[in-house]
Amino acid sequence: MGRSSDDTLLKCDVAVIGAGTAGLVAERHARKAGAKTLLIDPEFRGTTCAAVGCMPSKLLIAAADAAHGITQASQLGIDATAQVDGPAVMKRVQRHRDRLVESTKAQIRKLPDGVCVKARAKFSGPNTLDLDNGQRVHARAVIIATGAAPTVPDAFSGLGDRLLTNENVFDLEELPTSLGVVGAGPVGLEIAQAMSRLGVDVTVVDHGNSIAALSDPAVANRLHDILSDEFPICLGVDAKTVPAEDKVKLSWQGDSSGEALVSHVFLAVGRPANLEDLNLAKANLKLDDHGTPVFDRKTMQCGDAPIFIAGDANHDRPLLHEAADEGAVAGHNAAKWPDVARSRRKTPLSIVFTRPTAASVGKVPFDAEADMLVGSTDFENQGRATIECRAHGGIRLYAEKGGSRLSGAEMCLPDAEHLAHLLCWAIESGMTVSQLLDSPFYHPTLEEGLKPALRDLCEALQESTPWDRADGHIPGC
Ligand SMILES: Cc1cc2nc3c(=O)[nH]c(=O)nc-3n(C[C@H](O)[C@H](O)[C@H](O)COP(=O)(O)OP(=O)(O)OC[C@H]3O[C@@H](n4cnc5c(N)ncnc54)[C@H](O)[C@@H]3O)c2cc1C
Ligand SMILES: NC(=O)c1ccc[n+]([C@@H]2O[C@H](COP(=O)([O-])OP(=O)(O)OC[C@H]3O[C@@H](n4cnc5c(N)ncnc54)[C@H](O)[C@@H]3O)[C@@H](O)[C@H]2O)c1
Repeated sequence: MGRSSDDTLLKCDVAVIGAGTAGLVAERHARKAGAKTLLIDPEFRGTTCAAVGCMPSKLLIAAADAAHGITQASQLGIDATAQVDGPAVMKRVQRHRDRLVESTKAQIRKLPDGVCVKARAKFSGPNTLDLDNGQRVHARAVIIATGAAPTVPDAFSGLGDRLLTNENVFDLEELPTSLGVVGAGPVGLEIAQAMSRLGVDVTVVDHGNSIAALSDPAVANRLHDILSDEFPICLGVDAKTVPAEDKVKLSWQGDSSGEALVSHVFLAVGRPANLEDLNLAKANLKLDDHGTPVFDRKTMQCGDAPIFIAGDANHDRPLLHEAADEGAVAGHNAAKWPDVARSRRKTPLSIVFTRPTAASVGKVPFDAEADMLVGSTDFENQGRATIECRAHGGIRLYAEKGGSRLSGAEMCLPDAEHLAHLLCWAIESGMTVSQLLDSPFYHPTLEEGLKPALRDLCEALQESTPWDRADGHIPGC
């Protein structure tokens, strides 16, 4: 690391702002490409994913799955009652979360001396940063990897510790008695269903008309119907919260109206990128309508500046695997700047861990029938799902008109994460719909449930199915 005669000035090849998943990967790749690096973060808290995101939410869902399994057991002739010990559930969430956070922090401690700088950074020029500890940084290239944070509109402030977001919900010592969830996106729905299955009285409200960030209304409506059997989800409504003694009154108006007295409100109305405090004006970058630097998705470079942006900070695909890949590309290219390389972006894949699980793969149209050819099937009678008392949901497959390859899929069905991966890999390898249909399917599996949708799409594409394969319902299945 270069230190100038001015002790407050740090010099490096690549300065990375933010030590989350994208930033940590970016720093590693920049160093691997030969750069002297600085990694700047005010907290080094061990990533959003481990501390307040993917992992603690899945820990809560794991407990909810266990409780739900017991309540469903009577359908299989097993007599059992679920006794949820809220404090024990939360202690387990926290124990495993803390272990994950600690292992990330241990990796950070192993970074070479002088790489980590504990401070908040903002631009003072395209190559210079001011840090809130009084130091300044001069870098050949800068990577913005500042992530995103939950927004709290004014209308919901003033609730004190009755207001929860993903930043504090996993720190609760006990489960709430009742929960109003504002926002039916991935964050809101995962928490809503987990809490509901753990015995919390949950009400969800959203001002939009879709849920779980699904694009195809047919899939979103299906998921809405299924989840509404477990807890109310009021869409197309404006929500208000007012403190009411030791509770909160949540009221909503619009496509429906109502109110609920809840012990806590969980706010999940979106996670804007952490860009506001970066003084981007000094970086001379072109910004889009949302104030995000315009960048190239294949190089992560912002215009032709020596500045790169990765992870939730660019709000493009705010998912963990994308943050990691974008970090790698940004790190490599920042080190090699101005000699930047173009990467191949992967097929989009997103999974929301509700039950049934929702997933989107590849190109998913907003208006399916108008834009693309569709093949669909539902899972209400799917063999394996029925055996296991979880026959819910359905799948829609998409192909370009005049094409033969699978382009995308959207679904809500049991364990959709696995089918979503298979379909994503099929799209990546350019498989046609009939090649997929002609692949082996074991019996009795959830994968078999895909066959009617593939057949349906083959018909829409006017592709004949192979003569030497069973052409539909297999007797006995
Ligand atoms: C509840 C929840 C559940 C999720 N579940 C999933 C899931 O199941 N699967 C999935 O793929 N994705 C999931 N996500 C999304 C996933 O967590 C994010 O996409 C990912 O963690 C983003 O990583 P990042 O590196 O961009 O940001 P972060 O990990 O948030 O890192 C950003 C860093 O920048 C630092 N920073 C901010 N401003 C400055 C500044 N001015 N100077 C210096 N440092 C700064 C912050 O301190 C932070 O350390 C979930 C998110 C949430 C909230
Ligand atoms: N399983 C996963 O992979 C997973 C899980 C959680 C989060 N994430 C990531 O985090 C990102 C953020 O998720 P999110 O759910 O916080 O945001 P989101 O933007 O996806 O959803 C926010 C929801 O809140 C609603 N909303 C906005 N303002 C509102 C208001 N004032 N009143 C009522 N409703 C309002 C919107 O209509 C929308 O449905 C996602 O895009 C996803 O990439 C992923």
